[in-house]
Amino acid sequence: MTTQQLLEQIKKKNSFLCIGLDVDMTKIPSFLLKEEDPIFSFNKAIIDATHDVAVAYKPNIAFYEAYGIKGWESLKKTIDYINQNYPELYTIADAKRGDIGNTATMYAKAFFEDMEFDSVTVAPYMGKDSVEPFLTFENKHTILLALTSNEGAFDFQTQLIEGKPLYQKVIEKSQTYNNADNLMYVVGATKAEYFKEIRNIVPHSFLLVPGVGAQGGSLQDVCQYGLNDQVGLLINSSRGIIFASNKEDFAEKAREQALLLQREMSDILKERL
Ligand SMILES: O=C(O)c1cc(=O)[nH]c(=O)n1[C@@H]1O[C@H](COP(=O)(O)O)[C@@H](O)[C@H]1O
Repeated sequence: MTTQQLLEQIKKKNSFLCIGLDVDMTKIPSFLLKEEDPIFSFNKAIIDATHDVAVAYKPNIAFYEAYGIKGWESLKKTIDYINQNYPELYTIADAKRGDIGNTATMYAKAFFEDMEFDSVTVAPYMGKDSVEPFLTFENKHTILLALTSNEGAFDFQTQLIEGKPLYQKVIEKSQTYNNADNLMYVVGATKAEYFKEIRNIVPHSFLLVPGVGAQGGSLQDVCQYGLNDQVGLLINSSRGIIFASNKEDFAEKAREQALLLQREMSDILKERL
C-alpha cells in the first residue's frame, strides 16, 4: 500500500488507530479454545467488529511463533483474511528483524512476498546494509525502531553519541539510506516529550506509536507534537482493545474500546487539521 492510500483511509475513517493482534491463548475467551484454530477465530471476530474504526492491524509475530507451525498458520490465515475481505486496511508485521544483507532480504521476502504484509518493524542496530534490503520493495514500508516505549530504551537509545542521543542519530542516518521514502519510525507513546525533537528531524514521516492503553501513554500528549499536516501517526493499542472482555461479548467490548480511541482521534483531527 502507498502512503497516500493509507492517508486516504485515515481521512475517510477519521481514525489513525492501529489494533495490535497480540493474541495470548491464556487471555482469550475459553469457549474459543474448542475451535479448530482459536487464534484465527479470535482475530476474525476482532477484525470484523473493528475494521471500520481502525486503519491498521499489527500482529506481533512473537504471539504466533510461540505456538509453532499452528501459530504461523493462524498468522497466515489472519493476514489473508484481512487482505481478501478488507483490502483497504494497512497491515504491519511486528517482527523487529535486523541482520546482514542477504539474510535481511529473506526476512523481507517472508513478510512482504509470502505473507503480503504492507510493512514490517526492523531494528536499526546492524545499520545500513541490514535495512536497505527491506527498502527495495515497492509500496512496502519499513518501520525502524527509533525510541521505544519500554524502560530499557534509556540503556542505549537516549545515550549521547557525539553530543546527540542515539535515537536521533538513527533517524538522521537512516534518512540517507536508498529508498528512505519507504521508512516509518517507531516512537513509544510513553515518550511523548520527545516528539517535538523527532518532528524537527522527520517532519513528514509516519510514526508508529505503541504504548497507549496498557502501557499508560497518552493519545493527547502524543498528538500535541506528533501530528503533522498529513496526520503522520499510527497509534497502536493491543491489550487495551483486544482483551477488553474474555466473555462471549469480547468482540463487542473490543469495538467499544476502539471507538473510544477513534472518537478522541476524530476530535483531535477536527481541532488540528
Ligand atoms: O514495535 C512495536 O510495535 C513496539 C515498540 C515499542 O517501543 N513498544 C511496544 O510496545 N511495541 C509493541 O506494541 C505492542 C504494545 O502492546 P500493548 O501494550 O498491549 O498495547 C506490543 O506488540 C509491543 O511489542
